[in-house]
Amino acid sequence: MTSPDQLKTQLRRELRERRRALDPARQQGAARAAALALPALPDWDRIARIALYLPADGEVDTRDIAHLCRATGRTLYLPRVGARGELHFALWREGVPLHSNRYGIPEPPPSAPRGDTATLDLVLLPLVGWDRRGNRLGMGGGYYDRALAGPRPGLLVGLAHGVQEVERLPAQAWDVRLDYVLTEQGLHRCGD
Ligand SMILES: Nc1nc2c(c(=O)[nH]1)N(C=O)[C@@H](CNc1ccc(C(=O)N[C@@H](CCC(=O)O)C(=O)O)cc1)CN2
Ligand SMILES: Nc1ncnc2c1ncn2[C@@H]1O[C@H](COP(=O)(O)OP(=O)(O)OP(=O)(O)O)[C@@H](O)[C@H]1O
Repeated sequence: MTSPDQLKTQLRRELRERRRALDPARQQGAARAAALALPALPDWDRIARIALYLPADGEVDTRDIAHLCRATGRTLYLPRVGARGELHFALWREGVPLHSNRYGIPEPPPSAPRGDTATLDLVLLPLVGWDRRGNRLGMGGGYYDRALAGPRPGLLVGLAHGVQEVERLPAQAWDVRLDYVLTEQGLHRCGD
């Protein structure tokens, strides 16, 4: 028997390899397509507070999205790993120097105020894997699952490459479901 944890570990390895193997042209295409498709979200015009991430390990690059959001007056947040190993969203002020976290990923400095997760209009999550029902596979730390276990932000949208789709991911009790997945093929609305 393979447990959901074992299955996830195996899938994670495979899908992270696939993600890292994408050439720069595919990566750039995915980033551009994501930025173009984002405004197709319902209520985009009312979305003001957005958490995104800075890419690592072949994740979809969010620079175009960050640029678009800033140019249209949105307030941006980035995930920050706290002292107790919890993830929260910290204000990302333009031009403020970022610090490297324990994984080498840049995050806002300790002085940057925390955003209340429930008041975020949109959280863009980096995905290792995804399925059409909105189940997601992350890096395995459970960071996003724990951060989003309480009152939910307005919309949860995963960013991924098409090659990271799997038929069906094992869902566990704590897994947080996505509303949409955004890939180079456009916006996928999740549902059963
Ligand atoms: N871009 C980005 N930022 C993010 C996340 C993410 O998935 N992507 N996170 C979402 O959770 C948090 C960090 N979580 C992470 C969890 C594991 C690893 C990782 O690379 N682990 C390595 C080995 C561990 C180590 O270096 O100590 C590995 O599994 O190979 C990275 C980030 C916060 N920021
Ligand atoms: N809401 C929660 N409360 C307590 N522990 C949790 C919660 N969510 C996840 N965890 C723990 O985190 C571990 C990793 O979870 P999982 O394999 O679903 O990670 P992931 O979704 O890939 O990671 P991430 O959420 O960082 O992207 C689980 O083994 C679980 O014990």
